[in-house]
Amino acid sequence: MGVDPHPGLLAQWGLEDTAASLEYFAFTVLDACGDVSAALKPQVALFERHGSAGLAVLEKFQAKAAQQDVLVVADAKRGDIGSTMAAYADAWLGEASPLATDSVTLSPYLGFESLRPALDLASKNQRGTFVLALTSNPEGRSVQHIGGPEKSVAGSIVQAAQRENESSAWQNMGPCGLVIGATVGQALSKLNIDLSTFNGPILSPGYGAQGASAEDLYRIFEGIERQVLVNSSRGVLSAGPHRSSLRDAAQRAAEELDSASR
Ligand SMILES: O=C(O)c1cc(=O)[nH]c(=O)n1[C@@H]1O[C@H](COP(=O)(O)O)[C@@H](O)[C@H]1O
Repeated sequence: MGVDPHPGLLAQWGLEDTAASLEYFAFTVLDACGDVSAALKPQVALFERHGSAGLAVLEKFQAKAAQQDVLVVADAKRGDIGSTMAAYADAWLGEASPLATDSVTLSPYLGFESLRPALDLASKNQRGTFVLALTSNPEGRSVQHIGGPEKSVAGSIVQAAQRENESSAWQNMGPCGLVIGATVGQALSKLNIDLSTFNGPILSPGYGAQGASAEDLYRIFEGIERQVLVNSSRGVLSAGPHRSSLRDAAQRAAEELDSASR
């Protein structure tokens, strides 16, 4: 479940657009839905827009989630040249940083290998990464589909993530996950991307507010459903601010996903 404190959602919850409201929002989601969600995914930009006060809320939120054994995916979409990437890796995946958490989203569009410091640190510190492959936004195609079925950009990211996990010493799934949106339709087959041997987790946003359905998810990820972490943010968060309504909305989404599988 996403923790996306958009200004519009804060207003809908009867809150002002302040850092104090972020704290109320994020902690309400954690209390109401932490134990009925596989993981919570705070959207970092929505905390950053409140500057240091917003980031302080994010740190507190992540610390409390860790105390409650709730897994966190920090949606920071980081990606930079290697030397700078090492600093982003320390921030989100290091041992000393107050922002470090279970996993972080990364953008490979400065080259997959530019992510090396984060990939290595995640593996060393038993944390995870989710690398953008096929994103849920329609504009993503203009970059990610380049190369077509023979040699697509997205396909090369999937292959690189696969190699990364094959070379990892982790048992079962490796530390390098992928982001593949629930709205991508037939893109995997059109681009000849085969996920059947992919040995990492897949984060799939786009379900709910962006229009993808539970059935769409089962069509896209047939055979590898158990690796997919579906995200819904606005679709559930708009049920707030009451804890019971939020929890009901999260559980309804989980049931919808579950029943579509049968
Ligand atoms: O990495 C992400 O989380 C992400 C990747 C992507 O391809 N599409 C996408 O929507 N997201 C994020 O997933 C969330 C989707 O939010 P809703 O559309 O409100 O469910 C937002 O926080 C997005 O930033």
